[in-house]
Amino acid sequence: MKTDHPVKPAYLLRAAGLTKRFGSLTANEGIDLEVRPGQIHAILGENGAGKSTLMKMLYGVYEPDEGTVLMDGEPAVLYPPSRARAKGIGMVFQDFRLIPAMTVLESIALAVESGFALRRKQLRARILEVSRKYGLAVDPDAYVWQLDLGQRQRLEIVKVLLAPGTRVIIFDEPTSVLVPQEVEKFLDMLDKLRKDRYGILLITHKINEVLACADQVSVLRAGRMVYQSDQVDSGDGDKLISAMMGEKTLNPVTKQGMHGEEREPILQLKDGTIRGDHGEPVLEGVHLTLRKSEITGVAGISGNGQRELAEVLFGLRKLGTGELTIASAVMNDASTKEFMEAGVTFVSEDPIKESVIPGFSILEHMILDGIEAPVKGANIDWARAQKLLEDSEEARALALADGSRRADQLSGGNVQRMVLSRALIRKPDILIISYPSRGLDIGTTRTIQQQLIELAKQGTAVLLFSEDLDELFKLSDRLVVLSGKKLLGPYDTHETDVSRIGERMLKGESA
Ligand SMILES: Nc1ncnc2c1ncn2[C@@H]1O[C@H](COP(=O)(O)OP(=O)(O)OP(=O)(O)O)[C@@H](O)[C@H]1O
Repeated sequence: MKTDHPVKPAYLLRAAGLTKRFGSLTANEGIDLEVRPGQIHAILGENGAGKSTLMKMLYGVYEPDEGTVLMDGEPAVLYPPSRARAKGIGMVFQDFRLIPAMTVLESIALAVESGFALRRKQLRARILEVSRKYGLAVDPDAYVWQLDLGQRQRLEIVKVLLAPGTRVIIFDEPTSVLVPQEVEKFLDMLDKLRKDRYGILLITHKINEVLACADQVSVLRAGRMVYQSDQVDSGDGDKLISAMMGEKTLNPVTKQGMHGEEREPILQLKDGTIRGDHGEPVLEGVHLTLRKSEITGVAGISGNGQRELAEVLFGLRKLGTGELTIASAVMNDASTKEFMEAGVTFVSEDPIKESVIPGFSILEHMILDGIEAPVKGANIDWARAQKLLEDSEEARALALADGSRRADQLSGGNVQRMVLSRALIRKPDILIISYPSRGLDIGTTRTIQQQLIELAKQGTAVLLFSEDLDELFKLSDRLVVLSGKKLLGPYDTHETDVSRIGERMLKGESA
């Protein structure tokens, strides 16, 4: 799939000595980087290493404090983004910046019509052409609110491709929101872009993706460039992991077999119907039992009722019909507050959008979420709260950033660490957790997986939603599958295997 260039192609963009500071923190220091036509340049690094900051300088979101960028042999000023775009740089962000009430066509028109007025009819034709050429299925007349994350991402990519003069495309962790089948299609699309001579910058935490598609790789650690290579070989995985992690080592995830024992049920959903945002049934006849000290994994292609099921189990969505009990108490009409009082904690699939309050520190987020706050007189004792957080095993294991840091200034992976630490510190009776390792680097992924196992050992019933079958098999005692409006299972993890679960995901009960 990769291209061999006997002669190195000329660069599209060459950055030299880029430095960016936020107050006393140096997020990028003296970074050199080249983007070449027809090449995929992967950028690796742990959470907070500075990957997004570097990309945002190249897309003109941040002005570098030092350093230069050359394009077409001349120094190029890329700040603000309108200048970067005018120079042919496009970026597909992690959090899509789309307006829900607009259609796909309107969203694209807004982005590309300024400067050269395309008629709607022409634009529609061009959308369909680009979408066909690169396998980016989008319906121009669908509303943004109707699109799942994969569709929103495709819309963003079409937008970038239709902007006049695009030649460099930056992807910030594009595959973290995609299901496995979509990842394959995404990598095929990257290959087509490469063949059409686009220069690609790809941030990812997935080493196998880098090995599968990258022509060049750069590794950042703590704001500095620690490894660069013009060649990526299939055996380079370990080398890249140690460049990312430095002195640290990658811990294995271990789980002692707990199968065979009947644990005490704590949450039961009987014959439940769960409806979608517009009243349509999403899941029917659902029977689900969560037991103390057990991890129940939920497998399924995204969009099969995962979000709706999780919301019902936390009182964010009303159960249609059926009965939901926690420790024998009927919870059908309970509020979220009552679910929390009953011992349930929920980690949603979109922590940045749903959990971060602009301007608030990590510590304030912890206290607001009900982590017990030490008081001094009538006030919260912030110094002691800070100390408690620093001493918390969970926060330390996940290397949570300093409690005084503003949550809206954290890197994506560090927001995820905050949300996960908060959930673990509570030591809930029941933990409903969606996609815990999304956006986390390899080391932190292993840590959170081990922490979930430890939490279950201490008695918590965990319901784990994940797209990663390996993760589900590694952690779960039982698995259920969401497919064709049904919840199938449970299946004892030791009595089934990846291919049988995969079949059920695709074919439902008939598998
Ligand atoms: N606007 C900002 N203000 C203050 N600090 C910031 C800002 N943006 C980023 N930082 C800090 O700069 C460092 C690098 O963050 P960056 O988002 O570039 O990391 P990253 O490598 O992309 O991480 P992740 O894999 O978690 O997305 C982090 O310590 C982050 O908290």
